[in-house]
Amino acid sequence: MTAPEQANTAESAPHILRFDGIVKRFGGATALAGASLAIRPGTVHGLVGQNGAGKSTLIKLLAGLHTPDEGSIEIEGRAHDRLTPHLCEDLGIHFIHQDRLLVPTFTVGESLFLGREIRLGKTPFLDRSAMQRRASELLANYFGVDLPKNALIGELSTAERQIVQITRALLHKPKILVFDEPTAALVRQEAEILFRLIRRLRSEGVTIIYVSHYLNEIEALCDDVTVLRNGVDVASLTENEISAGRIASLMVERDIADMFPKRKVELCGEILKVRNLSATGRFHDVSFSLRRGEILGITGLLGSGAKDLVRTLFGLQTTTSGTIDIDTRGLKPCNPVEAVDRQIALVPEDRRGHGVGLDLSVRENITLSSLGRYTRFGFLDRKRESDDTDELIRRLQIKTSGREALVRTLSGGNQQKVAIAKWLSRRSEIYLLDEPTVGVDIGSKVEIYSLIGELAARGAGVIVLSSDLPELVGITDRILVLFRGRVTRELISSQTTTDEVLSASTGASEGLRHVG
Ligand SMILES: Nc1ncnc2c1ncn2[C@@H]1O[C@H](COP(=O)(O)OP(=O)(O)OP(=O)(O)O)[C@@H](O)[C@H]1O
Repeated sequence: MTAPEQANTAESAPHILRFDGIVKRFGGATALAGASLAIRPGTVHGLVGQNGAGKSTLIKLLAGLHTPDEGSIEIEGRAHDRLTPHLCEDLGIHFIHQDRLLVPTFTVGESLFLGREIRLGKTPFLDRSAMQRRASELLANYFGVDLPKNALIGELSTAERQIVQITRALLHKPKILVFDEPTAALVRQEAEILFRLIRRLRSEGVTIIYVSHYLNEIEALCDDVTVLRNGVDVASLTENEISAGRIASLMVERDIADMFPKRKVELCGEILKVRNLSATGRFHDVSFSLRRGEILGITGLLGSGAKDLVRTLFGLQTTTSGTIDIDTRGLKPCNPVEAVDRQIALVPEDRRGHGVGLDLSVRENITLSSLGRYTRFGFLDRKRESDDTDELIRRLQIKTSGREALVRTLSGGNQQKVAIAKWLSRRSEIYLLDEPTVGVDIGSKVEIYSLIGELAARGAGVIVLSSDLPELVGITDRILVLFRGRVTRELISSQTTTDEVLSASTGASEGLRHVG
């Protein structure tokens, strides 16, 4: 195709949404530096980039939560320079976002209709039964479920809350649906249900914008992909140009040769021994041990008890029977303070809620809980504290204007990295890492894996709870699979596959095993 022809095709391509030369600054920081992208109607358009590349800022501009400093946003051929959240909904643009959580004390019914109630004719009265009917139809039709309308949002699982968000959007016949990291907290099976739904919505003509760090999802789902780097679009790929490897190297400007660094570690004595541990209604008769130098994976679907088990090891939940020995002493932590005293560190999954102080600097967050290490004879060794902080900023590629920047000003993924750095800088004996790389870009994932390897090499025992199965198989030595509260499989990571782990965690291999 000659150049003029190419230009013509691009000109005439109908775009439902077009960002052109968008610039957005926050104080001295430039989040977007002239980003452009054009989205074709009825497609799934992937938006990818490293942490801090500008994805959320672009989405927030579309949602009317920020205004661009320069550039234009065109929706269905019309330029909009004053988007507001309400106008956005009127234009048929809806957002499915984990962080923009629904109010936990609202019922399912209230959450579905809040601000968009169906009224009885032209009266101010609400037509509750019409609203309920419509919601039930949508829930049955798209999800095959019936969520009790009086259930409180706070009682629902992440997947169910997402269903409520999507149903709320479907009630208003959306034209554009934006999914921002939708699978981060979903287990594999739930993610599959979401993918089927997205494909179906596309076939019904809905345009989807899909933001994710899971590049294999992007490859499997998207018709077009825009790669952002440092606030500009550096590539747009379509159809057969889209591959996870290609996107990764465009994002980070280098090839990622080996996702999972190889380790050669001598396993030493047992550091943790759990015997016949039970917690009524959560898990039952769990026994396992962890050795120094070992990385043990634990996985299971929501409700399998895997997360409860890890929380129990940190003293956050109580047990009904069984023992936990740490370094051959029978020391069951009864609360997190005791756990920390016993040199156990937990990196929680909800790091933005519990892992970082938003109004503290990057340095304070990283070193506050381990100041003991930097203090000698009552004096704080600032130089060593700063050097260690800078080293972690460099290794984890934390995008910040410097170690003194407030964590609040960092992008979501970079806040996650600070939370991880905080626990990694603390010298503990046992690490419990809950979904350590959720929301983190691919380059930094590799760095986190090698840091985890270093912790084990130093003689710590590491437990990784992860629903990212390639990660689990790639970085651990052994994997325990929980199913309905029991350890149903123990797999040697180097001799297993993600398929085997998946089938064990869904219970698919259970019947076979018992028969055999
Ligand atoms: N309110 C703000 N104040 C100061 N800086 C901000 C603000 N919001 C975003 N930034 C900066 O803009 C840049 C882009 O952030 P953005 O949240 O858009 O990244 P992202 O691509 O969504 O990253 P992630 O994958 O981590 O969510 C970051 O460097 C961030 O620090």
